[in-house]
Amino acid sequence: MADILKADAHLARDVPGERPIVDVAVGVLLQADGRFLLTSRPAGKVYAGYWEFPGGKLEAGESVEQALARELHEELGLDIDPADVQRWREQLVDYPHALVRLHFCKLFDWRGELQMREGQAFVWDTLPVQAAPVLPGRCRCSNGCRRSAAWLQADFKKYSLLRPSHKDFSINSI
Ligand SMILES: Nc1nc2c([nH]c(=O)n2[C@@H]2O[C@H](COP(=O)(O)OP(=O)(O)OP(=O)(O)O)[C@@H](O)[C@H]2O)c(=O)[nH]1
Repeated sequence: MADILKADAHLARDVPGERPIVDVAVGVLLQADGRFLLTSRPAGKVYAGYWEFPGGKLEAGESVEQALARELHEELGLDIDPADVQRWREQLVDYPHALVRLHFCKLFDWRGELQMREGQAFVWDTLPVQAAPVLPGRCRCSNGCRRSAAWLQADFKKYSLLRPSHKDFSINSI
């Protein structure tokens, strides 16, 4: 059975058990010092004000890489080459509003200056994550609600293996 993270388990689901899976491209933009970009969800969206990795839903016919390139451009004014997108992890999350499949991707290269085109806030965060609250929020699963941060922690420990050009990166700084 697929590993599904259930967020806000105490809240009713719109259509229990019959919901389509919504694919979402999620970008983990990593700087050489290990800091990663978090943005706040704009007013008017579900979970407004929550911190998340930038990204958004795939449109019809789009690959994860194409969707991420589009979303980063639309939301943040950043340009990337889809070929630079490194697929990382996938996670199904059962929210009250939707069942989403998050395609977490790492990015080490981008162009442009950050522009908050949807009125979001941003932070280059470190581990342990300082921004709060983060998505998925108020999760009641036994794994806790900061799974992607745990993945980051695990990966940072072997960071030099993942990113040969950043061998001088110090995990003591995170
Ligand atoms: N971008 C992003 N979405 C996430 C993360 N974690 C997470 O559960 N999600 C969920 O993935 C979905 C993304 O939807 P969205 O509303 O941000 O996407 P979008 O910009 O394409 O939406 P819209 O065009 O309908 O406004 C939401 O249900 C959101 O709660 C994350 O780290 N980043």
